[in-house]
Amino acid sequence: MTEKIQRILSDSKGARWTALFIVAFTMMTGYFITDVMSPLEVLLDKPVAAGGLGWTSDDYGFFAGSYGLINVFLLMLFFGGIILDKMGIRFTGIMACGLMVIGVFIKYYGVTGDFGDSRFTLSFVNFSLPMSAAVASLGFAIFGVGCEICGITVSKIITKWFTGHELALAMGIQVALARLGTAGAMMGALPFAKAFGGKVGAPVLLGLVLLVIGFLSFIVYTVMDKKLDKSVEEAKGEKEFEKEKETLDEETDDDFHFRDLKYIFSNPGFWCICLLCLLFYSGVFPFLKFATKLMIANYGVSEDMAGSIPSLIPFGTLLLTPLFGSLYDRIGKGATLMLIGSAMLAAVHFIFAIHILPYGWFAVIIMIILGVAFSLVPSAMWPSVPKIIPMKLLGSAYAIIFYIQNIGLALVPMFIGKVNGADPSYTTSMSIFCGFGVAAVVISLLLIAVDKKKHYGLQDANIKK
Ligand SMILES: C[C@H](N)C(=O)N[C@@H](CCCCN)C(=O)O
Repeated sequence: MTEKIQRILSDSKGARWTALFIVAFTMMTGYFITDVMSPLEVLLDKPVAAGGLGWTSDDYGFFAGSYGLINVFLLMLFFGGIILDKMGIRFTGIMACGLMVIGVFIKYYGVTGDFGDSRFTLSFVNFSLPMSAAVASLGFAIFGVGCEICGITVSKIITKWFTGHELALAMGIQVALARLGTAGAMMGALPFAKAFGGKVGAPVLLGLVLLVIGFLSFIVYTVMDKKLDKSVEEAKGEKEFEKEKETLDEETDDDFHFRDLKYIFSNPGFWCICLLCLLFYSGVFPFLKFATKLMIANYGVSEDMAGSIPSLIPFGTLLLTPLFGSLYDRIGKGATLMLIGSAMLAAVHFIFAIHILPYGWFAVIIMIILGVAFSLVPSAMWPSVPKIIPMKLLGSAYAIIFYIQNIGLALVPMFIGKVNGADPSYTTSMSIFCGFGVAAVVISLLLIAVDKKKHYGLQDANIKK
């Protein structure tokens, strides 16, 4: 048995963890860019004459939501999943990294180019943006396609290497490293911009450089991926081994058929996870985009410190996501972890909405609780997908989940930007975020019931003893 187990590369602990850290680094650089502009709203809305870009909160909301625009309206994420299952990990990953780099390049041009007073206007829908916001949004939307496709590719990579091993821990560590990227952006972007004379372009350029390094590290990963496939092929030659590693063998890309997608679409557990993902993430990522200004407006935090408080959310998740992932691996109870996380999300936003204790220290406590919620749900949700969906459809399944999630990531910030313009007290926007939390609780309960009925094993441990 031991002899057989060592026949494929992913059975080597060193190899699979090396693969994980390489691709997690690529994702981390993507996450840095995703949030690098979040703490900069205070610079963006300054008039052009004062060194800002003259964006309104509505313009900023549009920009923040543009991340998901192409993914959602051009169905790019949906196609990305199919490309992943059809063309394989290496091709898709490189394509995704390339898109990210192109997108950030355009975004950088958007925030540094001299556009004067020119505006981008679509008069038939009464839509108008400063040209800088329009160009930056275009770049961010292209980047969003790359980043999301890279996300599903990395999920499939982790499943490929870690199935039957420490799957949830590995996914937890990947997410934790991604959060390090978010935290770095939230904490560092504003001071970095100020160090360069308040120039918004400086942290974006830093992100671009990091992203190129992330791209190079993905290219290094493709070498490992080739080696893993080769070792699987060699092992396949031995009959008795073939059966044992059935799950990994299914990864061969020729096995994907469009007709199999109906297996995904007719799966109730899958739909529960999709909805939960949409609701939960709509209550977190879009909130992060506005949290810095919320700290200044409602908790009296200074401009320089304001980005540090929301950055506690990703920082908190650094340790907790792998911890909860490892708990799920060993003890199970994945669906319960999701329920608890959703309930915490609802409670936190309720507290923000009712404005009690408007002090910085209290905001810190609430952010830490949100950080725990933001560890619980992802650490259990993502490793639960392979329990519901077979490996050969996993790329498409993650893509559909990300697709539905992107509807929230695109529309919620745009909507919240408008809401904050109309109600700067944040009561309305935080009540909306609280509503997402409550709905996530309902879906988590439904998921527990469906799991009981269909025996997906969401409450079971991942590590096979
Ligand atoms: C933004 C992206 N679509 C997303 O949801 N990312 C997740 C991590 C997904 C990892 C799946 N193995 C996140 O929590 O950041």
